Amino acid sequence: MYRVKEAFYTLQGEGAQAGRAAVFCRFSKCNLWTGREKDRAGAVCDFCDTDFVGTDGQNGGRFETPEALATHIHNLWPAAPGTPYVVCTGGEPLLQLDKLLIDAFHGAGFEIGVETNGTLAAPDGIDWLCVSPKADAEVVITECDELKLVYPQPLAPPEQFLGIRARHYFLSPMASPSVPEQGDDPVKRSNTRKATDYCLAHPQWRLTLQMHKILGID
Ligand SMILES: C[S@@+](CC[C@H](N)C(=O)[O-])C[C@H]1O[C@@H](n2cnc3c(N)ncnc32)[C@H](O)[C@@H]1O
Ligand SMILES: Nc1nc2[nH]cc(C(=O)O)c2c(=O)[nH]1
Ligand code: SF4
Ligand SMILES: [Mg+2]
Repeated sequence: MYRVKEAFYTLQGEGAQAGRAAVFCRFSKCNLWTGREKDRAGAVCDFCDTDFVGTDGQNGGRFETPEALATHIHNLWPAAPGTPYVVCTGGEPLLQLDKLLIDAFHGAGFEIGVETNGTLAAPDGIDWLCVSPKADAEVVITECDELKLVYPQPLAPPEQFLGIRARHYFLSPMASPSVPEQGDDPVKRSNTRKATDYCLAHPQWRLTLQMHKILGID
C-alpha cells in the first residue's frame, strides 16, 4: 500500500532540473517530523515548509499496487511529446518508494526523480537523486546527482557535505515555514542574500531558488 498526500503536474522549481515539466508525487509521512505543528519545535527537521500529513490533498489517496499508483501518475501527464518525468517527494519518499514502484514508473515510460533527506537507503533505478541533508540527521547516501542544502542551518555548514559525491552542489535559501507560498518572506530574503554571499565566496556551490513560489505555481 502506498500513501500519497497529493499529486500534481507542474514545473520542477528547484535544482539542476528546474524548469522541467514533471508530475510531483508527494508521499505521506516523514521520519524526521510528524508533520504536526505541536511537534515541530522538538523535531529533528524543524523548518519544513510542506504539509505531508494524510492522503487528502489534490489527487491524493491510497494505492494498493505499484501499477495503480503508476497509472494514476501517468493520467496526470499530458498527451504531448517529451519524456514523462515523475518527482517523488514528500514527506520522505524513501519510506515508501521501492523497486516494484520504480519498475512500474519505468514501465509507464517515466524518468524518476527523487527528493530525499538522505537518511534512508535508496533503491536502484532512480534516474535523478537529490539529497537535501538536515542538521542532526545522519546522511547514509554517499552518492547522488545533486546535493541541495537548505541554507543556513547553523549546525550543518556546507563544507560538511562535500564528502558526499554529487554532480552539483546547491544552496537553497531557507524559507519561513509559516509564510504561505507566495507571501512576502523577509527571512527568506535575508537567507537568499546569505546563500548568495556563500556561493560567491565558494564557487563550487550554486544558488537555487524555489522558482515555483516565485511563479505562483504548485
Ligand atoms: C519537503 S522536502 C521533501 C523531501 C525530503 N523529505 C527532503 O527533505 O528532501 C522537499 C524539499 O524542500 C526543502 N525544504 C523544506 N523546507 C524548506 C524551507 N523552509 N525552505 C526551503 N526549502 C525547504 C527540503 O530540504 C527538500 O529539498
Ligand atoms: N514546483 C515544485 N518544485 C519542487 N521541487 C521540490 C519540491 C518539493 O516539495 O519537494 C517542489 C514542489 O513542491 N513544487
Ligand atoms: S523537509 Fe523533508 S525531512 Fe524535513 S520534515 Fe519536511 S519532508 Fe521531512
Ligand atoms: Mg516544496
